[in-house]
Amino acid sequence: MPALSKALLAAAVAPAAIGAALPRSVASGNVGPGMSSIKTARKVDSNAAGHGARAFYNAHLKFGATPPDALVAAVAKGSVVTTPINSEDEAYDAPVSIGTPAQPFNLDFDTGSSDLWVFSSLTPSNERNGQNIYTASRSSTAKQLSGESWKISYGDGSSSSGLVYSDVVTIGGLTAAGQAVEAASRVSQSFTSESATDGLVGLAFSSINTVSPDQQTTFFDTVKPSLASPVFTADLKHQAPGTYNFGFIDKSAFTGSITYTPVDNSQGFWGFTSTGFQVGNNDFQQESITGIADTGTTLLLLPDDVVNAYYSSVNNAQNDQSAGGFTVPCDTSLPDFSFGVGNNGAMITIPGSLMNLGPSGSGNSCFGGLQSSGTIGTNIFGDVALKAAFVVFDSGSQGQPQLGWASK
Ligand SMILES: O=C(c1ccc(-c2ccco2)nc1O)N(Cc1ccccn1)C1CC1
Repeated sequence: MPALSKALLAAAVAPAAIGAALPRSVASGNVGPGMSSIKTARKVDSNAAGHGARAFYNAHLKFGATPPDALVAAVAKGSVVTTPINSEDEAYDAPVSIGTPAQPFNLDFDTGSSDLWVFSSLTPSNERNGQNIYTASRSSTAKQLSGESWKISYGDGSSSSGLVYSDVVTIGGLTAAGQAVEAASRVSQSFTSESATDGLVGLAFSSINTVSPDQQTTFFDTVKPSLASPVFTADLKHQAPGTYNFGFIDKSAFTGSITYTPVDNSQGFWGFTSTGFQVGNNDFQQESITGIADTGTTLLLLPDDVVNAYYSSVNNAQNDQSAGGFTVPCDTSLPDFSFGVGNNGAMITIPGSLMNLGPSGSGNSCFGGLQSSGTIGTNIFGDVALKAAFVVFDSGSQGQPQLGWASK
């Protein structure tokens, strides 16, 4: 047997044995004097199915072999379209199915938080506004996690809380069995009024999931062992459908190369340090700007010196407290804004047209997409920045989590 296929076979056999979902085995029977029974139950990890296939797939790559089509198909990948909820690209929703039979939802994928929560039959009717609701009793695969609850407060002052179930969650053809589904028994006004959004899919690190007393994993962490590669990508667009992919990098979705930069996940976020910024075609300003990649925040929130440098180049821009921040005349063509990523001089450039978020609600001015991160405690590269890039959220195919940035 040629060495290559032997190596592949070895690679295939081992993980399949390790990863196979062993039957629940629980020691039982009478316990005599001096005897003790130890209950051993290996959790049936229905997401384990992919372990062996992924190891076999990677073994092919490792030895430079082309994985057979059947094997490529066996390693999990997912792809889902995400769409702006309004004309200001305020947030982006994507379709998610939960339960058996499937209950459909439009959820906001949020790399700035780590709870998958949905409006539910527990949400008081006066806190609902047409949202789809999750009804666990109508799902044959729903199991309440007894004694567990969740409660989250977001930086914009919004909040929600409730009870916890495990159920089947499918996103873009990728199924997470036994995913923690957080059913809202209350939501704050801003969630009630956003009728297009039925809840959130948290894609930050599971270390900040709020379920108590037993913290739960994000959808990404649940399916990660079965993915061809432990990554997901965000490709958000201005007033057009974009894509979240899980388990693979679509090389047709970006131009040039992907520049990777290390992630600091000590706070549970996709934290990184940008190398500086550039207003229009002015000189690049070297300045370490530490922040997070947050698909759940609309704006680009950066330090005051950066914000002032940008708007001082815009005639009649003003910091209008009645509008809640910097505004520009709506008919002004705005300069591009670029930020540096990685240590090879790479930059992501946000076209000036995307730096205008439309009428500010005060006079005939328009609200700027770049605002001060002020007292937040972190800089936030939200949708205004992310929609100018193809972003790889890599949880550590190289051990260390990293962010990949490419233009498109
Ligand atoms: O909204 C949040 C946010 C998300 C999740 C959590 C959290 C606490 C516990 C688990 O998750 N806490 C937040 O605050 N932003 C964005 C933001 C926007 C505006 C002002 C402050 N911040 C977090 C990612 C930075």
